[in-house]
Amino acid sequence: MKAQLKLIGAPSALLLLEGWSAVESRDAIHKTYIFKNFSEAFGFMMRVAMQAEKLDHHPEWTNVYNRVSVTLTTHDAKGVTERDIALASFMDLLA
Ligand SMILES: C[C@H](O)[C@H](O)[C@H]1CNC2=NC(N)=NC(=O)C2=N1
Repeated sequence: MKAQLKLIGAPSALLLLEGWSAVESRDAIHKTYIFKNFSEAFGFMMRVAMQAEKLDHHPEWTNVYNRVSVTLTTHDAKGVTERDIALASFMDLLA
């Protein structure tokens, strides 16, 4: 297993992040971002999508108008890893 794929788990990850919460049904973290309007929300998603491709790490997310709801977990590790923290930090910087 690659070092970067070491399981960290939601409780430890949440100590490093602001505004995220644990998903109840599995080892994953969740956050809802609210923007001024759809353009701001979708612009955020486009920039995150480019970074997700770069990291080869992809969010589970939905968008309704100005709201972007994100769940992060590492499917290959069946839980929260450093990759999720990296992507969450990137999103928090942009938002
Ligand atoms: C084959 C490909 O690299 C893998 O499926 C990547 C793609 N994006 C991914 N995204 C997430 N969130 N978890 C993964 O385990 C994952 N694996």
